[in-house]
Amino acid sequence: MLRLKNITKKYKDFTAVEDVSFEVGKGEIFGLLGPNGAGKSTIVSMIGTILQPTKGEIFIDGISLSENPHDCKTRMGIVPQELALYQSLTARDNLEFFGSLYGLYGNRLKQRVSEVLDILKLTGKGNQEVSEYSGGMKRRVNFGIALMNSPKLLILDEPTVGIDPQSRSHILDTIRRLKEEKGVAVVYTSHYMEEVECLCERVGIVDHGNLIALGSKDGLKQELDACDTLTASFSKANPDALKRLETIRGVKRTSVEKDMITLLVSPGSNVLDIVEDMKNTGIRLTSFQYEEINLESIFLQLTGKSLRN
Ligand SMILES: Nc1ncnc2c1ncn2[C@@H]1O[C@H](COP(=O)(O)OP(=O)(O)OP(=O)(O)O)[C@@H](O)[C@H]1O
Repeated sequence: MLRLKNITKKYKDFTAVEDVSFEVGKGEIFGLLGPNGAGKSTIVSMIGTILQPTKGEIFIDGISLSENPHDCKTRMGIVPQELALYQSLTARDNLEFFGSLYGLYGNRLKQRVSEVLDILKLTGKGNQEVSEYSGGMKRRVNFGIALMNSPKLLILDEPTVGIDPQSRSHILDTIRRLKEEKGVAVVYTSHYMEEVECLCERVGIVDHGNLIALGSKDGLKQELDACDTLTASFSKANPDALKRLETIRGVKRTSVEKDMITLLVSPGSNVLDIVEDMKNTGIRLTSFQYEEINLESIFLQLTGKSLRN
């Protein structure tokens, strides 16, 4: 549905995005992750035709964006990072106005406004001025505007920044529904690791304008040979038993300090089996904790810095 081919964006001598390529399939939710200034918004703006790439090509539904921007725009909806709404208009009027810019009119426009208000769960408040809305409700309308032309590709640039949990989970649920029911392809940029982890099938990690990793969370884990961590405290263990820990299936590295064992284990290992094997070696465990490797730690491993910095 979306293909970026060797995209570069330069501002004079500064390269904001360098040679970025990725694809997003129909019905796929793709996460674009990166710290501040990494180049995410620049990539999104190029897809949204707000910026022109210095080099490279973008295709939407197989159509070249540079050769046929109009056809591409009719297939996509963009939710910008900043609210792009008329505060003095009602939600209904905002949707109607932006819907008319997409070429909708008459009954079709009115019907789509009602459908979108329903999707946003704002039908009862549709006639209220946006200036009277909470931040979360404004974000929902901002999101709804991108749905007016029933897009096949939805681009969301940090759509949940600073909103209440209810509006956030509503937006995330709606994205999932659009994918499942309508096969919408989604590009989702965010700083919120947990959102990307639970929402996106594949991710691209951007740093200093470069795509430094691309793949599914599990794929990235394998590529990096990353491990999950099992920490256990024990009350009793003989030295032989501790040596035998490394022979347990799935365990890649072990370290023991005072009454604490740390095991690095292959992702997807059966934790309870490992704990059972530990007990069988004669170690008396008092507690254990398992932490799956997450995108935050993958990011840290790749860049040496935290995403939120
Ligand atoms: N008009 C411009 N002229 C020069 N440099 C720019 C311009 N717009 C953006 N940049 C630079 O390009 C880089 C990428 O910016 P971009 O906004 O794409 O980052 P981002 O990953 O979206 O960050 P954030 O998460 O903070 O929105 C930054 O270093 C930024 O300062």
